[in-house]
Amino acid sequence: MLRLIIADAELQTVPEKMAKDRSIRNIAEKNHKNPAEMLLDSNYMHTTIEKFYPGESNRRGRPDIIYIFLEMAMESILNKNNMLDVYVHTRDNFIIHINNQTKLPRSYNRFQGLMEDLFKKRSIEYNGNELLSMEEGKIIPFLKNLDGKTVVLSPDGKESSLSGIINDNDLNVVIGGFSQGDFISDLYGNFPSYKIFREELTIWSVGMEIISQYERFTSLLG
Ligand SMILES: C[S@@+](CC[C@H](N)C(=O)[O-])C[C@H]1O[C@@H](n2cnc3c(N)ncnc32)[C@H](O)[C@@H]1O
Repeated sequence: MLRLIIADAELQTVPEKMAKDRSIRNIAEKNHKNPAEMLLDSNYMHTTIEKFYPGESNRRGRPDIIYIFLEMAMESILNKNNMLDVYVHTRDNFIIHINNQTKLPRSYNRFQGLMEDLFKKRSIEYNGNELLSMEEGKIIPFLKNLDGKTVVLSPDGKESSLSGIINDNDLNVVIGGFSQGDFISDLYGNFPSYKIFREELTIWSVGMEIISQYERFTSLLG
């Protein structure tokens, strides 16, 4: 089993202190939503994020990158063979598990709605199956509790070939769920970290390379 764990993901609802801001209330009214139940999204809340979190508007509020990563992972051949398990740990220490049978919405708007529902209910079921679940939890104890080898991917890690990292059937690979900055949690102090390419990559292209290498390591694909 390959477990892909997105850590410190910039996935959260609008923080209380921002929810009363006029611009956030306008977006909420237009979309018939409760301001504090909307996902924080820097694509259209950038100025307000900068006002409440100076210097963080390019990092906070990136559900879009999680969406692209999840679309790629859930549709992979590895997942269709029940050999992939995906978790998303958020900056506020929630851990989301995506059941491998989950068919995510194709549209970003519907994905947003699904995540908002998850943050509210902590569980999404369909036909008696739990598709998405969300629990409070910090990433380090969560990772230490998993079976298998755990590695962290980072553009500042030790240079390694993919085959040097993907060499175990029972493997946990951690990818940062942000587009700027570094891990907030102390991952480097607890697990080895590796760089897979000389340049910084997007989380979905890193995820795609890992999945693809694991499919070959396990001879699922030739
Ligand atoms: C866009 S990067 C975040 C950028 C950030 N400056 C950093 O240093 O991690 C998001 C995540 O993708 C993974 N990543 C990106 N480029 C990588 C590379 N060349 N080697 C290994 N992991 C990489 C890491 O897990 C990283 O946390």
